[in-house]
Amino acid sequence: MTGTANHCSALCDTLTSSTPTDSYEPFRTNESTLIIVRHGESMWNEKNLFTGCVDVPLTKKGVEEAIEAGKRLSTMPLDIVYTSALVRSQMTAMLTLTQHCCQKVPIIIHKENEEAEIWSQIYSEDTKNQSIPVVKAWQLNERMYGDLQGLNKQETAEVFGKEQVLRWRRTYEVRPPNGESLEMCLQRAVTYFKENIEPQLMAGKHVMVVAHANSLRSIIMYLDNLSPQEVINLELSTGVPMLYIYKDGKFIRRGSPPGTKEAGVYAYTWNLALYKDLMLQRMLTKL
Ligand SMILES: O=C(O)[C@H](O)COP(=O)(O)O
Repeated sequence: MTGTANHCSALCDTLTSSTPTDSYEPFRTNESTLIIVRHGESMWNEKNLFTGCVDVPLTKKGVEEAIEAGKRLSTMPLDIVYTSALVRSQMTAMLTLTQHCCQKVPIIIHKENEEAEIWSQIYSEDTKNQSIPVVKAWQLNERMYGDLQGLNKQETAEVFGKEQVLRWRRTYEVRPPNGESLEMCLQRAVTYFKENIEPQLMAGKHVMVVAHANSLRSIIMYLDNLSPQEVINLELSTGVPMLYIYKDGKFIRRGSPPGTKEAGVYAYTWNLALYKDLMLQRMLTKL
């Protein structure tokens, strides 16, 4: 590992480790970061097909989007990652983490059954400390689009009418034929978030959630306290990270970290700005 990577890794460890002795005390506040990312473009996004819970991979563009997202997030503190059970979100998470300054190894946690858990054990504390756990959760899957899955969205609008398709795609309570409404998706996704992810943030852990357009729309409804009317207009781009700060039990939306090629408007908190500057300084002095 090069000098810079060593430094970065050590710095990142102290910032995201739970040891009270880490020497970057300013960062150990009651402030946790929550990063939310919709997966990069999938092969059915490219074909404009209703995807839902059909398990399709990223396109080449989706891979590039995931890597660009990683560059935007490379100096953000990170302790644990959550994805859905679908490969497009897992591919996005793994590719994003290839760009992280800590260069820790993302490891997908297997607890499907007792044997899977035993067979995937790591028997080195040092190696464990050099990894970031990635938790798969089907509850974060895309909303199930029922009889629309595999149909072309444009053709479906020509058959059923634009308004009807918009109601299926964007309203809170309307179900697509034999599919999930956003409300039904919210029930599973937000329940999982509250029971599994929010406790991590409360414990001071920095979390990234990589999921899907509608499962994330439902989570953002919760984070931003949006009404069923307001959520209609909520659209998420593929591969663009959004940052929230979790502090005193509240979520504060902070915008999207700027891309490597754009200034962008991004309201770093004082701690995050310090963290970023310090990591960049250390990296530059070691080049
Ligand atoms: O499942 C899909 O088709 C997309 O991921 C999201 O589709 P939507 O933007 O039509 O809800």
